[in-house]
Amino acid sequence: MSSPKWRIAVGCDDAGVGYKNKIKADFAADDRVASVIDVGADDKTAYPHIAAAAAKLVASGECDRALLICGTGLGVAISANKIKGIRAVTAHDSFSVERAVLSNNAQVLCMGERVIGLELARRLAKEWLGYVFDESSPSAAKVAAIHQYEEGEGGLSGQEEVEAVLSSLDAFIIPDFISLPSAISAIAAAPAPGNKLVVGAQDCAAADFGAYTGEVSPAVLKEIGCGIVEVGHAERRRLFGETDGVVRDKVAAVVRNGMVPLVCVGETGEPVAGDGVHKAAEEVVRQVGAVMEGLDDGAEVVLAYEPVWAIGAAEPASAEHVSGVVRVVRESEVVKSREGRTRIVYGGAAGPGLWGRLGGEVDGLFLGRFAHQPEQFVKMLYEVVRMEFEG
Ligand SMILES: O=C[C@H](O)COP(=O)(O)O
Repeated sequence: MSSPKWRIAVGCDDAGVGYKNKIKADFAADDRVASVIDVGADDKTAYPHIAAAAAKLVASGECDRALLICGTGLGVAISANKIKGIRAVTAHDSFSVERAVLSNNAQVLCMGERVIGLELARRLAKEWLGYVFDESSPSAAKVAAIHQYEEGEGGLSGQEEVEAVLSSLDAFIIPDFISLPSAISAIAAAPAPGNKLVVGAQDCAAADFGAYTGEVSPAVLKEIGCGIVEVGHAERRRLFGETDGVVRDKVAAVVRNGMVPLVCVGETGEPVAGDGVHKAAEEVVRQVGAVMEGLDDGAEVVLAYEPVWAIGAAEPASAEHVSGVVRVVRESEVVKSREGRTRIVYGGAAGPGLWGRLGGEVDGLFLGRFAHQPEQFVKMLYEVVRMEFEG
């Protein structure tokens, strides 16, 4: 890897002018330095303004790093750290300078002219240029955690606002049947907004009562507190031979029992180059039409669009594909003519980062593997929340 050429901002208050000028000259003569911007032109300016000006150059990307000098190196560090995205440290020894970069990815080094000798300060500044943070090191996750705290987990201005937006989201979990009662109790006992999480089932019988050994009645699911029931997942269709007709009857059973059906639909073939969106949309609209026959026009439904080839895959379908198919489904007569609320969510390797790429065409995500990892699940909730705030 070739060594970076640093663009460096330097600054000081009136207590640090001598060291700053010496080190600035050292930088100018060092071929690891591409440019030096001196923000401390007026040595009467109080240190917070100097530090903030240099830190802003780093935060904006105009500079890669900043070196700040005041009497102790403390005030400038405190001030620079007030700028979002900045990690500024005060360091007066070799080891701390090294770790500031390699462990903490600090972009701003601060020193005190009243604390160390000039030659040591110059040597440390020189060493500092030689360290490059390794994004693949174990330290990267810890630096990312610092960033997350700074962002308030989602770039939002306060916990109350986060909770307000989370409260406005509809989120559901659909565990296996055995776990349902304990999941329902745990969520009911959780503090708000966690207690708003809807719990649902992964399947149900088409009949409420009767001799259907092994089946789970939708009436029982309702009784224990389920709010949503998934029907027609690709695996139910493929492994258990469920046809559109079976799915239609189960949808009707879910609605009859006062719950929301989460109806899985998606093209079954391999991804098609060229005309993929058109072909997929045609198949999905047909599936939707078939199951809608069992659905009261005013009933709420959530359609989970999952291209079968994307389920369990390494990557989700492209944003273009998802948006294209969802748009056609939304505009189809069978959906457009409904009175009941119809939302379309996307599933199939849906994970962090996808929400932002989908460009607002879908109403939500239907998570598989990523929902098994609590921290990933929370991360995705915050992605949605952040977009609510930032539009
Ligand atoms: O039920 C979940 C979906 O089929 C998607 O699973 P996945 O996100 O692991 O691909």
